Amino acid sequence: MTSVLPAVPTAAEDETAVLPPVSGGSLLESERVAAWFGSRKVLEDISLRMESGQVTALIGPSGCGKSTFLRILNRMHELVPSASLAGKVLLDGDDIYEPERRITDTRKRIGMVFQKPNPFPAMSISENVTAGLKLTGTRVGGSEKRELIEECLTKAGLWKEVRDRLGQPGGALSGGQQQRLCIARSLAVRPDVLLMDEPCSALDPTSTRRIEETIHELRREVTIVIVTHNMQQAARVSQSCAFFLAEQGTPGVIVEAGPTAQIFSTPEDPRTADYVEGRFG
Ligand SMILES: Nc1ncnc2c1ncn2[C@@H]1O[C@H](COP(=O)(O)OP(=O)(O)OP(=O)(O)O)[C@@H](O)[C@H]1O
Repeated sequence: MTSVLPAVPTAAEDETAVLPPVSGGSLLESERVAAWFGSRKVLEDISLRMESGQVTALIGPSGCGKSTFLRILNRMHELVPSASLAGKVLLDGDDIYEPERRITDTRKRIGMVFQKPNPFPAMSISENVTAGLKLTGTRVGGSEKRELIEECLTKAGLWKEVRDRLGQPGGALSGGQQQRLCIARSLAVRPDVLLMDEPCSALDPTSTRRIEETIHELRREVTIVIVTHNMQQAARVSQSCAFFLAEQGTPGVIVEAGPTAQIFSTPEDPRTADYVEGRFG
């Protein structure tokens, strides 16, 4: 079978040619994860390794449980009153659902960027970057704070655009800039993993490209898991891919997971081929 996206080099292909090896981030693993809303089971038997230094893309049709799985990975699923789950989520081998683990510790290590950019609109750009520190109880002094703000905005690919107006409100930035500000805010607590739920779906193509470049750089220090409906984006930014599917009212399962190049060019399951070639979903 030939690739559906011959014109788009995958990140995995780019990588070997241009960039040195990477080692950042932590290993995140799910083991036999299942999830329910009330009595309705929406995920079944989800086992997936999300390697450090890599971007893992979660792909699949609407409603197959990708966002639910992502929210399980940083303990947000349990915020829904009717929600329950089974299985394990291991961060460098430790179960994030162990009773003695504090949720705030987990959220500090596993950050999340949402579909719609959600900066604090009235807070300044600087305050937005450091907002997460207060929530996690991290104290940072004056000059250290300024360095952290510059570092995080640089990593998020926004520093050059905002360095002369750090006191202006975050809400005054463009949508793409706001999303990069949210990425900077996530980075300020120095997470090991960054979860991204369709981070570009509200953005124009130029802003989308800019975020993709940022993702490409960031994976050198954080493990990234991204939900995307955009197959070209999955091919561009990820090194690994997991294809989720919920068939005819059954819970979502992973049909196939593996290196992105393989999922797009030589998938093992015909349903994966049908999906990545745009025949359904
Ligand atoms: N808060 C909730 N309460 C009840 N059911 C929910 C809730 N959130 C999601 N679901 C259901 O769980 C299933 C999985 O939803 P989820 O949003 O995880 O899928 P998805 O693959 O991310 O979809 P999309 O690509 O459209 O965002 C769906 O059937 C959905 O209706």
